[in-house]
Amino acid sequence: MPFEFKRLAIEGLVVVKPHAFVDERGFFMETYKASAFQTAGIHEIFVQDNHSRSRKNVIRGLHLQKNPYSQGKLVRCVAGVVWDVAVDLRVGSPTYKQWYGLELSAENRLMFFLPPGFAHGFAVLSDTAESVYKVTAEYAPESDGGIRWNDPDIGIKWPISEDEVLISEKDRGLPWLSDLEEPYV
Ligand SMILES: Cc1cn([C@H]2C[C@H](O)[C@@H](COP(=O)(O)OP(=O)(O)O[C@H]3O[C@@H](C)C(=O)[C@@H](O)[C@H]3O)O2)c(=O)[nH]c1=O
Repeated sequence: MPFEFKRLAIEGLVVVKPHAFVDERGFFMETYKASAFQTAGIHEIFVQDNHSRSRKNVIRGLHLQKNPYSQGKLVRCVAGVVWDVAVDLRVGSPTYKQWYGLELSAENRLMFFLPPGFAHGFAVLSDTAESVYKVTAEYAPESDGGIRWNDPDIGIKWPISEDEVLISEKDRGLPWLSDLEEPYV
């Protein structure tokens, strides 16, 4: 099997470990294969690929697009180390507001799948890091949204202290969950 799929307690979240063929040249691995993901119950179709580089202590997030442009994401880190997090914002979900975070790195080669309805973010733990991810809906700026990274209502335990965090102006101004007039998804 080219991939191991580990389903998490928050329904829909999956940690994917690709099989790397290592030899004296380096390694080769498949990072996505429709048939294997279908067999594992991940039926989403990916329509856009993204790549970002960030400095140490950057936090990007928490982001999600509103329905009907809500995005599932398959995230990995191809350089450095990030701590990646998904927050369940699916109204009516038994795990609503719960979050799960894990380290993704060029070393561990893990991938994190989050279905539509989750807010996503990550913190950069290495000097620089590059994240690459596939998404199931194209970028729709008018549907772009998010929640403040340190929303106490969610209570994410970020591995970076608050005074060191580098964050965009846009992300600093994202709303608190309790201020939303209507849910994103
Ligand atoms: C996300 C995105 C941004 N852009 C543009 C808009 C803007 O000018 C510039 C930077 O955008 P942002 O500041 O929103 O980039 P960034 O903060 O990296 O946004 C990303 O964060 C992570 C956590 C996610 O989960 C992604 O879905 C995405 O929201 O890139 C696109 O053209 N296409 C895209 O798909």
